[in-house]
Amino acid sequence: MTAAKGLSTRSLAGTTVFALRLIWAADRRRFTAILVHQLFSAATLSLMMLVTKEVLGGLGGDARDLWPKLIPLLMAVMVLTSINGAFRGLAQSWQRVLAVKTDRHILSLVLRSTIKTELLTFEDPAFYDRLQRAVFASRVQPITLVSSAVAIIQASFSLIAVGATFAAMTWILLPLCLLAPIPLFRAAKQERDARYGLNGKLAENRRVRDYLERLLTGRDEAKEIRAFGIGPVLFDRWNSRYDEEIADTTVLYRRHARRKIAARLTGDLITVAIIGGVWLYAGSGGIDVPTAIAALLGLFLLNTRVQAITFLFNALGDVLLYLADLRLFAASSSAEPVEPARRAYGSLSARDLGFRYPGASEPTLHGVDIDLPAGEIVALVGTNGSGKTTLAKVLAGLYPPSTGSLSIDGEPVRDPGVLRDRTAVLFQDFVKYRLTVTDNIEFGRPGAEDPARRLAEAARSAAADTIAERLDHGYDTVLGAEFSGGTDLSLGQWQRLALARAFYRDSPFVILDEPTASLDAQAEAELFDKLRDLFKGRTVLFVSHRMSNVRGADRIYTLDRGRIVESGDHESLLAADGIYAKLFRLQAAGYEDRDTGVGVRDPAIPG
Ligand SMILES: Nc1ncnc2c1ncn2[C@@H]1O[C@H](COP(=O)(O)OP(=O)(O)OP(=O)(O)O)[C@@H](O)[C@H]1O
Repeated sequence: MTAAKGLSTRSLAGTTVFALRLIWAADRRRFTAILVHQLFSAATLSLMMLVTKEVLGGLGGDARDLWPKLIPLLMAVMVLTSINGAFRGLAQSWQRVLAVKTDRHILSLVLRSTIKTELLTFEDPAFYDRLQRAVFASRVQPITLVSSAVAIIQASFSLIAVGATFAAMTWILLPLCLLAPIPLFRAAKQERDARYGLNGKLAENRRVRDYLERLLTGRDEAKEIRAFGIGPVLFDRWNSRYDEEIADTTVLYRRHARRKIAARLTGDLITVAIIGGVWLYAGSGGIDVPTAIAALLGLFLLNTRVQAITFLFNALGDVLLYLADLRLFAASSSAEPVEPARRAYGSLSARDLGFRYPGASEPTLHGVDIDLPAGEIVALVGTNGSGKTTLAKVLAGLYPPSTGSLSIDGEPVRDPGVLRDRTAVLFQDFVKYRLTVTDNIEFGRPGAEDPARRLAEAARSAAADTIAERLDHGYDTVLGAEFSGGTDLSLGQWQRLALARAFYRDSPFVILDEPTASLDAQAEAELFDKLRDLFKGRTVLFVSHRMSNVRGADRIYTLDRGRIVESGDHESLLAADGIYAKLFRLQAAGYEDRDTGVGVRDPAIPG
């Protein structure tokens, strides 16, 4: 989905309602109080026009005739002005709090929608544009949204009040008054649409810039950027991306400045015509002079209100365009996650499975047939880029297959949520949560029962308990040197925590994608020696480039360019003398002592 060029009147109305509902949902009490305050302001304005008319009408006459009419009006103006003044300060503070609450409300809408978004959607650049616009809407727009919505309501109320009073004095001129702002409104809408179009066009540019900013300021990246001296190169790229944005923005605003000047002059010409109309109308005796003067005062009041509304609508219009994205974004990812029925895990099979990344010209997986019988340890091997991680993600229910089918005990899997619930995945590029040790492990299954027991068992199984014990605050230690009291771990220690997370999940199906890449030789050997015991009764699929770890698996699948080309156990695959045998021999040769010609046994290879 691409960004709309602008908003149609219908969706503008829909989005305005959406915006008002957002504010209403954020804090209805304060919103109502602000509206009531605005009504008071509008009524005051209308009364002041009437006072002007009475005063002018009474000029030159007997002041004693004027008093009885004027006094109640003045009293009413005084009372309303006083109430208004008293509440103005209060209304401003309501508005501030309302803005913060609306901010939270909108951002939570974005975050909740993002949580529900499927993983595959993250591979789609259009999704990022949409997400970025929605986040932008939530980050910078709520304050503008609340203040301009309130100001528009205020300006509209006073416009109606002044307009009604004006019409009561000389209704003939009212339609003309309403014509005056049209050129300004049109110019404002054109500018808004163009600005929105530009933002859509620049979304990718900004994403690249954001990424470069993250690289230049990130803690994890800091070491490599300094070691290679890439900082200036990245900075130049960031700078030229900014130059592009500045050039496009300059062109847009130059064009619209000209349009706005023309619109302003046209509107002013109409106002001059109205003044002429009032003069002629009064000259012909259509209205008396005091009414004409009060009407002209009303005209100026109307004009300033209309200009304020045009300006505010312009500001709100931007917000509305972003909110339209937010609406789309929230709607596009609003499917509630299915709570799958929990039952024991049987055998998982894939038949004729294919998968293509969004936007990729070729599928990454083709015609994959694979069986993962309950309780077996299955290994997946293959060269870099052959599709192992992709297949693991499909089997974990993270990517939907593009073709073919998945089944558990012969029953087709229709809801990937079922797979996700029954699978624990340890990714090759697992996440290092800069939170506590406990969080890092308990995130394996948030809300699980008996967390203390599960935590202790999972940490022990992954040999992460010794890591926690050595930290100052044990399991409560924050793992982020950038946070006060925080510390960091070695990559291998992080990997053990990630493994503990997989144990904590306690799922019948476990996927380990290069689970020992960062472990030392001893830790790796221990894990693979104990793999069967540790995951007893579970089905394990593991991906490894270390052939010595693979040989003990119950069955081994070899992937080559997205296809399964071999399967069997270690002995049968060696005998077949295919890709597996070649990879195995290559690695075994690496362990030979070339000087003596004596083979050094890999410590992880049993027997
Ligand atoms: N998000 C993506 N969009 C498009 N293509 C992708 C994406 N991620 C991976 N690929 C492509 O899919 C192919 C398989 O990648 P995958 O990560 O599954 O390989 P792998 O066998 O796990 O590799 P390795 O051994 O290096 O981890 C690669 O050619 C890669 O370029």
